[in-house]
Amino acid sequence: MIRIENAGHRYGSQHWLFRELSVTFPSARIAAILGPNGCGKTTLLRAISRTLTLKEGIIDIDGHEGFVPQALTADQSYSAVDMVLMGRSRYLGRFSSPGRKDRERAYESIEEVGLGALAEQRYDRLSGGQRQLVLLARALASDCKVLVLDEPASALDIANQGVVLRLLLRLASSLGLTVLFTTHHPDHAIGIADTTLLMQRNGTHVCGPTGEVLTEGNLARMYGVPVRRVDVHAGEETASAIVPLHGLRSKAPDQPLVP
Ligand SMILES: Nc1ncnc2c1ncn2[C@@H]1O[C@H](COP(=O)(O)OP(=O)(O)OP(=O)(O)O)[C@@H](O)[C@H]1O
Repeated sequence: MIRIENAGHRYGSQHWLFRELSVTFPSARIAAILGPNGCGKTTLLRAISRTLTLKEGIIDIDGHEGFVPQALTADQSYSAVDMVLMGRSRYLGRFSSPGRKDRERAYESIEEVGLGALAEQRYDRLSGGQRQLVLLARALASDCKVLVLDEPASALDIANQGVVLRLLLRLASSLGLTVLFTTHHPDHAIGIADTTLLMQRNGTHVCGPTGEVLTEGNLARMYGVPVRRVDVHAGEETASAIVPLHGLRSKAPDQPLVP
């Protein structure tokens, strides 16, 4: 569970990015955060992962948290699996090195994200998407209870986007992890998130069940671009896509978001 109460933040004396933000993301469920560039999504995640102190409010998390940043540079001596092993650091004593169990867990995690064959490659020579998967494996290796990911699919091709979305689903439903991710892909939130938080550039927000929050109207108002939701049925299942009508742009009305 992640409980955010009356959260507010601004950098220095700049405008408040968000204020009076109170939401609870329940345990063993998936939640998504969407919002335009610069509205404060990463700032909120940094507060949740304790790398930033909010100007206002409190954040409570039940259980050890794993944070997956969008990108991370590393010393050229590190291999992919060395990076994943860093996820085990909380299990090591101050002067001890990773043991057999830590290594096994690191290799298992890198296999889970489909990169087993690249485990010994230099991390700084991997592609942007491959590094993103390594950072996810690093969080998995930490055996966290709460997994927080900043745009985990931003550098991934559509096949690997599917790998990550299915993995997140499995982590929540089979292992009971609480998963929270930011995304610019409304389809990803519709596909796997139980709850969605929409953050606006003017500091307001809406949070609720994904199907009720990610409506064509809310998305059009939030981005200022008309959109259509297209549902594709395949047997028992439905895949949804949000199609922005860029070519047919008409200024969307500036109305408050409603769930
Ligand atoms: N350390 C900082 N000092 C000053 N301003 C900052 C700092 N970090 C972020 N900002 C500003 O705060 C705003 C929100 O940034 P943030 O990275 O949280 O947005 P975001 O919603 O994650 O954006 P994006 O979708 O583009 O990743 C931006 O205008 C950014 O320039």
